[in-house]
Amino acid sequence: MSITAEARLLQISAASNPSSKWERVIKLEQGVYSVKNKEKTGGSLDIRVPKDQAEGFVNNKRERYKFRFCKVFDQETTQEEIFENIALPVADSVLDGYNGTIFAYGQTDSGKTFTISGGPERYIDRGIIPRTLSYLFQRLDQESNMIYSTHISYMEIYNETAYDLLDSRNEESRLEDLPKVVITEDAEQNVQIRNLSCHQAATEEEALNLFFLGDTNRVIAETPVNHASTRSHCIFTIHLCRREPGSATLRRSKLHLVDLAGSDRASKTGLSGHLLTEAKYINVSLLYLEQVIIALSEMNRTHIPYRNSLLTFLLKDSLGGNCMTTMIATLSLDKGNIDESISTCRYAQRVAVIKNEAVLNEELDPVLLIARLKRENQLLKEQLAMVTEEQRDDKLTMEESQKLEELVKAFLYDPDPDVVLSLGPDMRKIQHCFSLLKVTYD
Ligand SMILES: Nc1ncnc2c1ncn2[C@@H]1O[C@H](COP(=O)(O)OP(=O)(O)OP(=O)(O)O)[C@@H](O)[C@H]1O
Repeated sequence: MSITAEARLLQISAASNPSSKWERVIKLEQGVYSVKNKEKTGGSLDIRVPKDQAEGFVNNKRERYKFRFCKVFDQETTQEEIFENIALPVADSVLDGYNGTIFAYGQTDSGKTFTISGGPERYIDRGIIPRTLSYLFQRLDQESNMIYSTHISYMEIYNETAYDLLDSRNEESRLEDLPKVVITEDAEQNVQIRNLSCHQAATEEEALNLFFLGDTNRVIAETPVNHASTRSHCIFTIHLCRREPGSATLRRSKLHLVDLAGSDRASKTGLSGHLLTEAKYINVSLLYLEQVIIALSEMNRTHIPYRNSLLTFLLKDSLGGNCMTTMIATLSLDKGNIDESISTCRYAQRVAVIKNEAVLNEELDPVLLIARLKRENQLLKEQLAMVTEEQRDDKLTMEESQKLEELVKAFLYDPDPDVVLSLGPDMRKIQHCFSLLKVTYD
């Protein structure tokens, strides 16, 4: 189905943090949808079902549906506004060391891919992925005092099987022939992923190239039977690792940007053959996603059924727990889609009630930690020797003096502010180094 000239698109965000500054009331055409955004109460969407509504299976007895969201974006909203309102706060929290997920849910052709990836024709139509990459690299470049690394992975889940969109064999093989991505859990119940490549991207350009490569591979894999964009879930992940120079504390965080399969496929009746199989898989995975979301919103729930589907298993640490999750529900304003729009809104409202306790992902880099402990150990040994050993009074050899010069040079030019000039308990060496430093600074 393609968008006709009169079709209008509307995007709704059911984000968890209503901080919108703008406030406006828009009466949309057809008198069917009206949108209000208020700074204090957030956004609301009114759907009035016309009495003569014949299409779909909307119950005509009820004529008015009102949904509240953190924000509601009408079809005039630019991609930049969507980025600033939805993705930027999540990107900021990822930079602070928290995990983040943004996913787009909605019926086919309602604008999920447009929102997450962007439109193909104009630069201003860039979606959340390229804008977020650009923002993250800009921020990382500004913080030149931080050491960071970024990695990208891109995966597709089709018929409950996951594939690596960045696998280099993608160009020659069909998606179905590639090794399947396997998701398991370790003893601590952390999700482990096999057969998914994770590529380092040192610059925005490198990261964008990986994004384009994944998208191209997705298109190559499409056949008339497997129109992947509509029938698969796509997960673009940015992995970030940051550390201050000299610090042994690493902050690891990741941002999943998820373009879900068209939700209407799940409810279409009269399908047969492979279409029916696909619909069943989509139906089941979106149903499990919903079940997990509902379970997360219930207080005192001890078991969350993440393992029921690949999607929820993969997003285990990205829906509940240690993550900031934002859902964008996209609606198509075509009159015939009112039933789908209502069902999308209901789904989005259930997602909006999740309250996550986001936890900072800090850990110690074992290599740096060992180096630091060795240094401390050496210092302690030297201090001990200083008070227990006898001092020598013979002259330093030529070799010893040269070695000390090298040590002083290395100390002076090391960018690490915590670097230590370790000389041992020998007072002759300490005095010699002071003389060298005096010469350098005279
Ligand atoms: N906000 C928008 N402004 C302009 N064009 C849009 C907008 N949203 C979507 N479109 C256009 O509508 C068409 C369908 O959008 P898109 O492919 O993003 O839908 P989708 O929900 O991802 O569909 P599918 O489930 O098939 O992947 C595309 O041609 C896209 O460029």
